[in-house]
Amino acid sequence: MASFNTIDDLDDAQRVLVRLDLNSPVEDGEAQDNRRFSRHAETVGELADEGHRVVLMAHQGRPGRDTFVSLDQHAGILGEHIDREIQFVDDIYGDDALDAIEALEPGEVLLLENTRMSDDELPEEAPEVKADTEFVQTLAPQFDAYINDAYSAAHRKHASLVGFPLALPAFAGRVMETEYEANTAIANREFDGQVTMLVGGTKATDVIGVMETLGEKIDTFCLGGIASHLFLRAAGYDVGYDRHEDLDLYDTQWANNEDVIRRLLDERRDQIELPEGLAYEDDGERAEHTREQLDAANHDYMDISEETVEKYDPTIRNSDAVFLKGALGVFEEEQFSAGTVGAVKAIAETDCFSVVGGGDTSRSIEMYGMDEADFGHVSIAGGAYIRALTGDDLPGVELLVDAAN
Ligand SMILES: Nc1ncnc2c1ncn2[C@@H]1O[C@H](COP(=O)(O)OP(=O)(O)O)[C@@H](O)[C@H]1O
Ligand SMILES: O=C(OP(=O)(O)O)[C@H](O)COP(=O)(O)O
Repeated sequence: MASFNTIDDLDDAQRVLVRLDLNSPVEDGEAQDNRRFSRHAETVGELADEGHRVVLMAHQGRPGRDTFVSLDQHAGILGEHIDREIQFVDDIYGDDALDAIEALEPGEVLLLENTRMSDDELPEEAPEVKADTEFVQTLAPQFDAYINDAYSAAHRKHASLVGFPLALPAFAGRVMETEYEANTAIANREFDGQVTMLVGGTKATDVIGVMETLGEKIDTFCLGGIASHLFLRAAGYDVGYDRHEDLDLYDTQWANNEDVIRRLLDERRDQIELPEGLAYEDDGERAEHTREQLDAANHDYMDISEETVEKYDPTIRNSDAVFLKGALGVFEEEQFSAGTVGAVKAIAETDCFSVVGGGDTSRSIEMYGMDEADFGHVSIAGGAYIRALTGDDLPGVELLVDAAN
């Protein structure tokens, strides 16, 4: 088990810069409460109770997406979880942010604006490059310590995650500690029988990128979400193409993953279950197409078909371990929830070890009245947890370990 310093190792009355992952679903412009807030509340509440001056950084969405919004609402939601006011400043490292940081009293908490609104945050670059940005160079001198609590973003080499550990003494928050321990223990565990992974969601690149490595430990991949559309495209079906100019869901991910998808279909075809058909909206009602009927130019496909749900069900129920990363459909809309809810219910009812991961996907448990206790581990991390399953290091974690040595 890697060792890093934690908030137990902090000196008294520090000025601390804390990276959280508050990346949340956004509906009609409103950030939705989810377990990322309740989990990070433990770290933030503890730091404030200890009398540190606490400044929080987090990201929301990706530039160009409708989830790319300000963090002003996040301050209120997090504040309710710790029953304490969280101040917000709509600035990251400009004068307004520096003034607000300077004015903080012991035990007070301030949230900075969405880190991805700074050009220095993205793209992914080496820690040394990120540490040299104006973002890190301006903020770091305002603090005594940097705390990374964002395990679920630790697979990204962004300035707020990999730049600050080179510029400040670096520590792990409570969520970082518990997620790291749980996910590393799971990655090291051997399972005797059938091991199944359900792969869905919108971030196909994160899941397809690790499928080749995971193919050694996973017996069957059941595909849904955007990844399944790209695999169906590779298999010659008419799906997996962008049809909205403003939403790049498919074509870039296709370009980045086509080779791996074709290789997986070639070399691991017997391990991969693809949808028999997909569901779309027709006059407000759910309608379905078989693979042969798919028609990408005229329809958005929002869920796997009922026949696919029935096909995946026995695979799940005959498993000794099941991993879910990414929803199999747009479960937030009831008419497209059959794929995700069918899979999650089958996991809950099966006597198997299970992990449900992802900030969005894990919400399906509460939304559809299931009990978290019926799952082995519900992770607030998606991409980071499946990367951890491969045994690869996460850059954000690696830097905490380096800092401790
Ligand atoms: N066919 C689809 N079309 C559009 N969105 C989809 C589709 N299938 C699943 N999704 C969406 O994927 C989201 C989860 O994606 P992702 O961010 O990759 O996973 P997580 O945040 O759980 O790690 C869900 O909110 C769901 O609405
Ligand atoms: O929500 C996240 O990851 P997840 O969707 O894999 O759980 C993290 O906040 C990372 O966000 P990103 O995938 O936009 O870099």
